[in-house]
Amino acid sequence: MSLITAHGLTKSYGDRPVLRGIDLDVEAGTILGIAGPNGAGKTTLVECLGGVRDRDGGAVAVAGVDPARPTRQLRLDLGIQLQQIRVPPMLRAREVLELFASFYPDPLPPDQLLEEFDLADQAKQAFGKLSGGQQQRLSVSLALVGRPRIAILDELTTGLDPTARRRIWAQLERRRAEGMTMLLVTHSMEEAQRLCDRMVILQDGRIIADAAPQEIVSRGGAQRIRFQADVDASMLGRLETCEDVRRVAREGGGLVVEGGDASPQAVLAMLDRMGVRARSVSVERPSLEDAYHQLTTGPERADAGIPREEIS
Ligand SMILES: Nc1ncnc2c1ncn2[C@@H]1O[C@H](COP(=O)(O)OP(=O)(O)OP(=O)(O)O)[C@@H](O)[C@H]1O
Repeated sequence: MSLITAHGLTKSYGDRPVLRGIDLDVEAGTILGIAGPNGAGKTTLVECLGGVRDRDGGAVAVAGVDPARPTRQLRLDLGIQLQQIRVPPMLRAREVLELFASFYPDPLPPDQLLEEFDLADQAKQAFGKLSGGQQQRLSVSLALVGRPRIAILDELTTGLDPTARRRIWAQLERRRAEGMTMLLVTHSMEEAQRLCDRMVILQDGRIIADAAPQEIVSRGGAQRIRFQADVDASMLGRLETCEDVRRVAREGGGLVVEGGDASPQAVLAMLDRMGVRARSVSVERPSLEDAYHQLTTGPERADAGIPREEIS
């Protein structure tokens, strides 16, 4: 069942288009990662989906309701953590949680959240005196205090130390197991790989990839096969024709072949057919970060020709 849908969602600031027709369909229980370069429109997108920013055009439904005209039920269903949190600086951490908890009929106990987000020692600390990372953790817990069905989390682990990040990931994994749907704006490919069932990559206000992280790696990132071998120019040409091979080059006294999932086997089979003995063969698997980089900066950018269907 789709819990969040957007069709042709557009938004401009003045005469600057920032969302240029976003189509999105998010099934209940999904953790959807939203990545993309700075200024791509990620925050604007989740703000429009969360109903905290008006869109210009298109249709949006969250749990069947247009977030631009939210019902009380939608307010209860949605938990939102945005990059900037505005809280009176003198309120103590527990008081902030108690205040937010008072908005909901069945909130989580503030002390449970303080514990889960490693803030128990800061319960009596004024919000303004919490460190950046502590404020960040508190803002994530505020998004979850009402037991929302849907959480929108914008760069939830930016600025957190590695242990705090893992702690937050574990909390989100627990909530995913309970069926929570999440939109996660993130610059961390490690985070996306670990948490997200699906990712969209936004660039210049358009979705340029929409697939499971592993699928994005397979389609966007190149595997690199490195080896030493005595090959002439015509053999190089034959390697270039192998299945899934994108590039063959001489590098550092050896050869490097870049390509998709099928390329290592195809290249090794071709070397065998040509009677070439390859030495020191290694295959480097691409990471999600490689694939992201390739998709957003490489020649395969959508606006340079890759149709979206090919990568989604
Ligand atoms: N309130 C606003 N008024 C005018 N322009 C804005 C406003 N908010 C964002 N923008 C502009 O819209 C574009 C998209 O911003 P947005 O914050 O949605 O991007 P983002 O992908 O979340 O970026 P980042 O990764 O840096 O957080 C940027 O060029 C930004 O300067």
